[in-house]
Amino acid sequence: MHYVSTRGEAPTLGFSDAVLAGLARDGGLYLPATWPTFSAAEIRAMRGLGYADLAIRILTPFLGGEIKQDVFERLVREAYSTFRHDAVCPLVQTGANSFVLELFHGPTLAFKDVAMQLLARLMDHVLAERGQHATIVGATSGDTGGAAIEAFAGRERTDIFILFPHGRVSPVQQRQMTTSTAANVHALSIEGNFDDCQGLVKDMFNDHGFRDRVQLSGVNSINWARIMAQIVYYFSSAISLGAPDRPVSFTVPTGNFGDIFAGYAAKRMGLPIDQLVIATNDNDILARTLQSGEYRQTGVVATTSPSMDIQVSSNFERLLFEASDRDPAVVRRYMASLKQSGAFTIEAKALAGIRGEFGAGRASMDETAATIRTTLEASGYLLDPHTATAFHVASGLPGSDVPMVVLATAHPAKFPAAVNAACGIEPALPKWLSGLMERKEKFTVLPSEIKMVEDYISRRTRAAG
Ligand SMILES: Cc1ncc(COP(=O)(O)O)c(C=O)c1O
Ligand SMILES: N[C@@H](CCOP(=O)(O)O)C(=O)O
Repeated sequence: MHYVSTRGEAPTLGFSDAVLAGLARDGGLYLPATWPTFSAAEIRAMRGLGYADLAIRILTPFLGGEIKQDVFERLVREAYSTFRHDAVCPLVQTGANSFVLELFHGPTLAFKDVAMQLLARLMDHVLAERGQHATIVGATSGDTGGAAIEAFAGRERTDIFILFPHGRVSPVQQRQMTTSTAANVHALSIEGNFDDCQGLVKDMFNDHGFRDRVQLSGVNSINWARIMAQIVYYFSSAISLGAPDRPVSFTVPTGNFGDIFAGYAAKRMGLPIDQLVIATNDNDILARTLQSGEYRQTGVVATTSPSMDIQVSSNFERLLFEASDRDPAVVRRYMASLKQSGAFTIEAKALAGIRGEFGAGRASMDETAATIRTTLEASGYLLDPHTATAFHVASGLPGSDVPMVVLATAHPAKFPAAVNAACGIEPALPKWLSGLMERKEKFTVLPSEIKMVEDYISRRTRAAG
């Protein structure tokens, strides 16, 4: 198995190098050169497997034999033993034909743990085998940062620097990033929004001198292994609802387009997915793009679902590559136009292809709050604001016999103020996190300036050559 860049001007890599690379050297994102596929009979044979066994079955083809099978199996089992639910990602029925896929039973209460727990172990293994050290950078609107810090804290071979937007994450999210006592963890509060943080991370990758000097790696969903690990829960939930003999639909709260792209990948691999529905908050660039065919950046607005306050949706580039028959020249044209004028128009054939695969809708803050309240009243289920955006969008779709699964991407206790304002209940953190808000914080505030951030990192990483 080899990995190719969406922009076609970076070296083709094997699995381990793609995992360490993060962003490709041409600014593109890595994708498998071909999609591994499973036949209906092979998917049927997955019924009854536990989550870790299913993950091993689905992910092994992506490794291209680069990681010994017994080692990979151990890493997967270790990763999912950190989850506090036996099913790892349980499915909960909330209506006649509607389900919520709970992805928040990991250490930091968000879906990011599903991939990050595995990614940290994979990176550690590859670095140890090579005798290397890496500097990890990540941009976060709140959840990726906490999950990454939890997964990488104390690891000998990595230093991790997480950039989060100053004053724009929830207090729980902030504490999850700023209270680690591990020496290899650095939380940077950037004077800007998430898109600024993500822009800084991409600029660092595109500064090849810096990149090579500090041996830069990334843990955002630009890293293929993040998407790869998220494919598994589409299979686990669809299989438990009757796949491959029955199609299943998914509505996904979306920001950086990583989670829903994993659903698209699952479909390419043979999973019978009927609808894949993008749900956004007021930062609705993706819903607008599907409607108009024009991807146009506007300013980010702060909402009650802050982790989705994103207008530069990284993984959409992976979809553009797919929808353009994997022609990197087309992707390069789109990205050049985006850089120059903040917009590009998707070619008619590609747009038709995207519209054929995806639906899209948005939820305002009022609609999100109302959804939290009415869902609680109707079914006793407490949604977090991100999941509520998807619930709202799913409930507005025409009725169908196909089961609809809404991805529950965060635990409501990560956003107690928004949940309380919506329904009068302030969800408590689980017992094992109960001291979090009293712990001492440690973080550095920096302006959104590449040179200052690079300088800060250069002076602290142990990877500098
Ligand atoms: C709680 C939560 N829900 C949804 C999303 C959107 O996921 P993605 O960026 O993969 O589209 C994020 C982060 O982006 C998140 O943290
Ligand atoms: N919502 C995310 C934003 C970063 O997304 P990623 O999936 O690309 O890491 C967050 O919580 O940080």
